[in-house]
Amino acid sequence: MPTYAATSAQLGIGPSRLVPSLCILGMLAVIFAAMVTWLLYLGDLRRQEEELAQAAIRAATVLDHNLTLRAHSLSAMRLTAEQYLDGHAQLTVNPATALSSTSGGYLLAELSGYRGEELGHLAGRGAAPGAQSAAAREMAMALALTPLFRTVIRRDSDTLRVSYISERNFSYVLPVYEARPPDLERTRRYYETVEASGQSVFWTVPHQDEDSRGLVVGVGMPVRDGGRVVGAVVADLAISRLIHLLDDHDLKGAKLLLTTEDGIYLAGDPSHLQLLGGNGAASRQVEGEFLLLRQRLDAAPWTLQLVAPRPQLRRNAIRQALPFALVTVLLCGSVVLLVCLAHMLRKIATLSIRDGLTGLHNRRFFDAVAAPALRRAHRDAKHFGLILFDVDHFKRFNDNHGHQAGDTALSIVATSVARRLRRGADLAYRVGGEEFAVTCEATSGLAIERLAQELREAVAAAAHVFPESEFGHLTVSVGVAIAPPGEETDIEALYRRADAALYRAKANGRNTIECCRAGTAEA
Ligand SMILES: Nc1nc2c(ncn2[C@@H]2O[C@H](COP(=O)(O)OP(=O)(O)OP(=O)(O)O)[C@@H](O)[C@H]2O)c(=O)[nH]1
Repeated sequence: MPTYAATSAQLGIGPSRLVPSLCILGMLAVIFAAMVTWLLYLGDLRRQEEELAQAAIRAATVLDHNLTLRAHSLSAMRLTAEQYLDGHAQLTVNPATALSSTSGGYLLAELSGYRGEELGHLAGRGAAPGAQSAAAREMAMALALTPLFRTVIRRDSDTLRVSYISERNFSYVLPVYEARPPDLERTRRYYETVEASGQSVFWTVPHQDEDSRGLVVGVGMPVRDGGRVVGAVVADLAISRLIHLLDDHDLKGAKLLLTTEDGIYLAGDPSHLQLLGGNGAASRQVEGEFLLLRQRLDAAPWTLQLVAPRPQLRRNAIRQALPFALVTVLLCGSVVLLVCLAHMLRKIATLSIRDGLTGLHNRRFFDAVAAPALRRAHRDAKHFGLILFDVDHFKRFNDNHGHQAGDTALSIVATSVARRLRRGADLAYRVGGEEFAVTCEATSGLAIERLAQELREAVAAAAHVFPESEFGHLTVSVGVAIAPPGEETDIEALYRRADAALYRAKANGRNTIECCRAGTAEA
């Protein structure tokens, strides 16, 4: 037995499949947004790492450049010193004549022709050298370096002091800001470094400055006299000041550290000292929650290390990816909403032309399409039929079986009628409570009458039990009005004729059809 649901499905207005479709669409959109966001996030992490690596290279280049300038200054001093030593430059003073004895050594006293504060600190151990000695000649050479020493100190704020240290147990230091004489022990150590390195530029092990200006490293260059190393010019650099050269570099929140090649701390943010490795080569590695980038310097045996907190990088990446994720979600949400809206509009449009109980077209749709359909049939020289049918004794059916059963009966009538209509131009409507209509076109009036008869029989064949009816089952009475080609009539007149025919069918005993042909008087 067909039911209302079967009829609705047949007519294409069954229960909506939209909700699961929208859920799947929404899920796909969320998965898509999540995947793209994840890819963007990973891409941005990678980009940040690359930028940090580039920043490390740039910072190392800046330091290298500055340290190379220091080495050039040393070269100028060394050349000047060697010119004096090999006699190409004139010695103008003899400092040995102005040495005053101290315990275990000597100091440079006031030297005529020089104002004391312009001179450096000349001091040595052992007996003061004689005025004509090789040591006095070397001391004079050291004094001759004073203008160069002063230039370097004034130019490079990270250069704390410049000195000449000699194999002959003396040193000459500028500027003279220390109350004490030069540390001859350190002088000795410097000199040993020179001898040990045998290179043109040497770097000392970092040490604490006596005046607490932080870690100091000495960069020096040996001075030769006739090919033999006799001493070295040395500049003491305050490493913490050196690293300030990098202050304006955009390091994206990463901390900068300067270490020796062995990973010994020199300068920079000391909060992550435990991460420092000894590998001096350029490298990139992850240490727990930190990304560590190492870049070896060319000009000094040091390594620049960049320590970037990975949570910070992740936060940056999320900040980059989030707007896209939001836009994607918004776009996907908008698409889902639009689909939803389109479906609802379609449904509203369907509801506005369909009868909610039977799924047939409603009276409004009949009023909209019946007249144009009649005109079209007239134009195409076809017969146009309007078939009205009304359920017999329906009040009795309702009274005996209840309103709900009455509704089911109406659905059965609608299903029977809809199934019988096969041509697209033939349309069925529920035009009143228990009244139905069919509009159709045919090449003859007889074909329309036959269709009306078949519709009546289709309802009867459904044999929906109705004991109180004289037929024992549900039946309909049918009134037919036919407008043959060429007849000028309108839909209202045709309706009245069909209605009159239906009235006659009722009067003739029901479960029958009556036809009102063209020109027949209206009842
Ligand atoms: N269950 C149900 N009943 C309806 C609906 N629309 C109209 N009816 C009922 O249909 C009945 C029509 O009764 P009548 O117009 O007196 O006609 P009838 O009882 O069918 O008698 P005849 O048409 O002369 O055979 C009324 O009782 C209406 O309440 C509906 O949508 N559902």
